[in-house]
Amino acid sequence: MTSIMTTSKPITPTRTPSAPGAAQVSLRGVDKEFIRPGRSGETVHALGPIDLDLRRGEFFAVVGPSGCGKSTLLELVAGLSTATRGDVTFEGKPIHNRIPDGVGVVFQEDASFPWLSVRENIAFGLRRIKIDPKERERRIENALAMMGLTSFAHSFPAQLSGGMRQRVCIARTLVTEPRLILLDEPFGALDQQTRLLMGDEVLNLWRKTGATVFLITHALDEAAMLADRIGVMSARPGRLIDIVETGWPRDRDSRIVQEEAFGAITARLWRSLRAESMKAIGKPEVEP
Ligand SMILES: Nc1ncnc2c1ncn2[C@@H]1O[C@H](COP(=O)(O)OP(=O)(O)OP(=O)(O)O)[C@@H](O)[C@H]1O
Repeated sequence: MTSIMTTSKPITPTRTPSAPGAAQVSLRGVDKEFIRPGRSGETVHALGPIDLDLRRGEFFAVVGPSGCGKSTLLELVAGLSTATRGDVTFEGKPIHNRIPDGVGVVFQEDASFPWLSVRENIAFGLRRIKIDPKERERRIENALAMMGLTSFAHSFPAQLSGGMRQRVCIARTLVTEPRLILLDEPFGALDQQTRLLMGDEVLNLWRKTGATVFLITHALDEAAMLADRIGVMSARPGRLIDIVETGWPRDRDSRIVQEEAFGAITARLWRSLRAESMKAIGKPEVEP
C-alpha cells in the first residue's frame, strides 16, 4: 500500500480547504437554534456558524463530542430541518423542508419494515419514483447484489442479523441511485467486527456508485478508515475546528486499520477532540 499522510495543519481552521470545481453541497454561515420546549422558551444554540464544501464524489466524515450537533448538521443537509441563519445548497439549489432528489439518507436505527420481505423493503425505496417495471427490477436486483442480499431476497428482517438488516436499509436508499448518500451513525448498533465489514461494504458501494458520502459518526476509527476528509466538531454549538485529510487510496478496505498511518490519523483526531469532549461532559480541561 502506498504511504499515507495526514495534513499537518494547525487544529483551528473553520473553513474547508478550497475545493476544485463547484462544491456539490455548500454550507455558508449556517447556524441552527432550537427553542427548548416548556415555559421558559429558552433558545438552544445547537450548531454553527458552519462553512463547509463537500466535493462531488468524496467521502466526508464528521466526528464530534456527544450533543455537539452532528445529527442536526446532517438533518440540514438532508432537508429535514431548516437553518436559523445561513445557506445550505445541493448542486447549487437551496435545500429546505424536503430531501432533495438525488439525496439518500440512512439512519442509525434499524429502519427495516418487519412485515415486508427484503425485496419488498428495498422496493419501498422506489415508491415515489416513476420508472418502468424493467428499470425497477434492474435497480432492485442491482441493490440486492451490491449489498450481498440476493439469496436473502425473500427473507424477512427477523430472519437476518443486525448487520444484514442495516444492509437492507442501505439498499433501500441505493435503489434511488443517489448522488449524495447521508449516513447518520449507520453502524452504531453493531459489534466492532461487523462494523469493520460494513465499512468495507460502504467503501465498495461508494466506489461503484461514484456518489458522494457524508457520514456522521462518534467512532474515530470508523471515520479514519472510511473517509477522504474528516471534519472535527467542537462542543455545542458545534463548529468545525479541524479538517483532516487521510490521503487513503480509493481502493482501500478495512485492512488499513493495520497501517501505521491509521494510528496517526486517529491520534490526530483525538488530539483535536479531547478538550471538546471534556467540555461536552462538563469537565473543561485544565492546563497542567
Ligand atoms: N428538536 C430539538 N429541539 C430542541 N433541542 C434539540 C432538538 N434537536 C436537537 N436539539 C439539541 O441540539 C443539540 C445537538 O443535538 P444533536 O442531536 O444534533 O447532537 P449530536 O452531536 O448528534 O449528539 P449525539 O452524538 O449524542 O447523537 C443538543 O443539545 C440537543 O439537545
